[in-house]
Amino acid sequence: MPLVTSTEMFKKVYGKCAVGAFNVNNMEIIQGIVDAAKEEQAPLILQVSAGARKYAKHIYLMKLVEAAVEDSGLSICLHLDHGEDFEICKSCVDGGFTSVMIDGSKLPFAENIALTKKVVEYAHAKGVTVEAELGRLAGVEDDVKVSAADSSYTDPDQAVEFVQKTGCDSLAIAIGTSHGAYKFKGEAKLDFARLGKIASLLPGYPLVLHGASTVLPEFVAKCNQYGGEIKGAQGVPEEMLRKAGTMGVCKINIDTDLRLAMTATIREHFANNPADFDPRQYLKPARGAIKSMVKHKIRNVLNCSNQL
Ligand SMILES: O=C(CO)COP(=O)(O)O
Ligand SMILES: O=C[C@H](O)COP(=O)(O)O
Ligand SMILES: [Zn+2]
Ligand SMILES: [Zn+2]
Repeated sequence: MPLVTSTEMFKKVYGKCAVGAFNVNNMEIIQGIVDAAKEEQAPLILQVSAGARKYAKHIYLMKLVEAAVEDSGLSICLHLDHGEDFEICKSCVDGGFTSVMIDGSKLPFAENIALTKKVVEYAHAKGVTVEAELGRLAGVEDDVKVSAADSSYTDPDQAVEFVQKTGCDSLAIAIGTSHGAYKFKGEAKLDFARLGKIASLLPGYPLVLHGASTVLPEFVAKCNQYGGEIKGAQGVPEEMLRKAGTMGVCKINIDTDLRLAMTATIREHFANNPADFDPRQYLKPARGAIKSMVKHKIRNVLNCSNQL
């Protein structure tokens, strides 16, 4: 079973539920996620950011994901998260990824279209799908910090024009989510009316939600209980993600919840086992925590169990 694109996954789930797109940086993270998806028989997207590629190297992540496909028998889509220019997208297309994101969201509209179109032409010629982004999320993306004032929600009419002119296969939209662990100051709010409008103007077209971690309170509490200092963290409530999955959002991006699950578990392990120094002693429970967290998401939030 080779790596697959996201096309069939999105067709299958459209309007019913969403596929989880999980950020991966090392073997334990990949194994935890893949074990969960296998037990749930769920479609799966593993995504690699530019930072992850720098940290672990393209070839290591690529081979680990190929190994996961072979070992699990699952269909997995390997996706570049937030490609910022043509070159990184080309390098991932040439290097065996089955999907890439070109994130031209900080560019003026016409330039975002031109860049996205160029990536679409290159990727489609090689059978690779392309996600693009229109509108700006607040929060932290790699080293780029977007303030709430500089963020702007996706304009529905522009979204239609953008998709028509670029031919991109899916579109990440800004409706109030943001990257990282600090998404809302007061009450969590997403602009569902805007999402509904975009989905009605682009019927059947896959939309993507970035910054969609719930920032699970149990992991934040555990980090803090065992020496962490994560104050005021807040994510997207699970019921909002469930709702988005029925409204045309086909891909829900999750990174922060993986980071928190892993860190909370390792902090707890060291607090309770201060003499341990074999990495397997703390990476094994960390991998297990990722697995059960991802199973919970697939089953109860993404609702995409048994959607292969
Ligand atoms: O959107 C993301 C990756 O592209 C991750 O979002 P979170 O920070 O909410 O996990
Ligand atoms: O959108 C950002 C993802 O959470 C990836 O984060 P990173 O760029 O630090 O790897
Ligand atoms: Zn972006
Ligand atoms: Zn993102």
